[in-house]
Amino acid sequence: MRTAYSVDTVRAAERRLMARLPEGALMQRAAAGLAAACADVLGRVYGRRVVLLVGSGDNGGDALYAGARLARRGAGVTAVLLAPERTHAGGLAALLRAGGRSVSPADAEEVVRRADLVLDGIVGIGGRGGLRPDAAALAALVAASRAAVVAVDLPSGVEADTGEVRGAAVRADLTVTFGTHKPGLLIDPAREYAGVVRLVDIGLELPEEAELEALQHADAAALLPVPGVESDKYRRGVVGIAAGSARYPGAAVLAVAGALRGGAGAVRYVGPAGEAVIARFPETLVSDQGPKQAGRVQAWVVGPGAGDDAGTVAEVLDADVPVLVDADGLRLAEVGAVRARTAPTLMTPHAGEAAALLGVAREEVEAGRLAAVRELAGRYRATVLLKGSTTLVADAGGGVVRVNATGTGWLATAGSGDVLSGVAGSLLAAGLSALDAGSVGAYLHGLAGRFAAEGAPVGAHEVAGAVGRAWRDVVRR
Ligand SMILES: NC(=O)C1=CN([C@@H]2O[C@H](COP(=O)(O)OP(=O)(O)OC[C@H]3O[C@@H](n4cnc5c(N)ncnc54)[C@H](O)[C@@H]3O)[C@@H](O)[C@H]2O)[C@@H](O)CC1
Ligand SMILES: [K+]
Repeated sequence: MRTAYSVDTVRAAERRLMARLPEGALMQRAAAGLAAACADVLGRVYGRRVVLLVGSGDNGGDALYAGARLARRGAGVTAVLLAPERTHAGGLAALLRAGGRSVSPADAEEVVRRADLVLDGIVGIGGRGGLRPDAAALAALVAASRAAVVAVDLPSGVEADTGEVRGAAVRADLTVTFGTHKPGLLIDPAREYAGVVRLVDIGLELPEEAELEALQHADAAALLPVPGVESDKYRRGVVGIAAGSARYPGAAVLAVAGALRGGAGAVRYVGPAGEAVIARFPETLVSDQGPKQAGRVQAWVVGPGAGDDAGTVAEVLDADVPVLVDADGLRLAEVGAVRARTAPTLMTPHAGEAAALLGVAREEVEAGRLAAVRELAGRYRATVLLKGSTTLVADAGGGVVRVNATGTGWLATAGSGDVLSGVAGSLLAAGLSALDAGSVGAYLHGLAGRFAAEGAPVGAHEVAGAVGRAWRDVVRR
């Protein structure tokens, strides 16, 4: 599991550790890891031109000590001091002793233009709000330079706890972060600014529960339902798909396509697209009755292509089994009906749908994804999966939020969400919690998208077809 902790938690862990260590030991650990990462980027250190952008806090201190290490190995190191009188004194002295030099921001343009590597030590976890104008001007110079850019702890200008980016921020090729990932490094838009993220262990002892966690292959493999010798199709779980309409039969077919690959033992379909479903997937149990008459299921998926069929949505929400609500179903679901449910509910909006539910602009959701997913989960008292380049899954009661980054931009294609609803609904029927079903579903779906696309446009039915390959990839490694 990859985990991320908030700034408050990191600071508390740092305080506990610093109390036991000699003064400055933590910063030396950070600087050593940072210098090693920079040396890897440079390939050869001797004779290379390194520029440090140094703010007035400890983030600048890290940059200065790392710069001193690179200077001792023969790099030409120049520090641009944003606030000379408030620069980390020990770090600056170390750099000067090692043969480095410092300049004022007025000279920044000239030195950045000639740099092979720029270290962004403007601001780290102490940053508040968008970059101040003098710092923003440095970020603009970095954007115009051809140098490799390494961010210290975080790209300056991104919000560590939320992944928001308010105004100018440094775009890095590599971010070297200390002790733990910060939430912003895993959530867009900030994640995009971070480039590749390298974690340097500085010995922090962190609490059991993180703010954010990202499944890795082994975590997903441990959660995937595997049939035992005693299993039959009913014990593996039956997932009901109440989707599609005369106008949108394809949504039903795609949701069923996902559900057949998501681990349930059988897929039951109710709705007006039965013929289309059975023609494509003869193994589906098709019913022309409403959800209540359709026979027992262990979980429902409702909403993909539902059009205006509020009655079916209400009927499904009334069922005493886990329910996944997607697409049109999100609009049609009464808040009160969702809140009143006792079995788990998993809602799966994309940013536009989430914005409509929250009554805000889509941009607001995209800029503050973590806040949006938590807010929705609280309002509906449901688990919410907010789709996007970094998909977030949050439970209503607070607690850890899951983030998934297996996806690819090629998944932004019509019908892709219908497939995800089928996969995740199937996992719900197989007995996973809403948080697990949502995050494992997103994990498989993202991976399937990559496999199906292989760098080219892809149709949603092909993504469904690649879920099996994603599953095998997850369990084999
Ligand atoms: N505390 C520790 O034990 C360790 C801290 N480390 C480093 O220390 C950093 C945190 O240091 P600090 O707490 O001094 O904070 P920072 O250095 O991250 O930032 C604080 C400084 O940035 C300025 N600033 C804040 N918001 C700004 C904005 N929007 N625009 C421009 N300037 C802004 C403030 O005036 C302040 O001087 C970490 O990110 C990490 O790089 C590492 O050395 C590891 C150990
Ligand atoms: K930084």
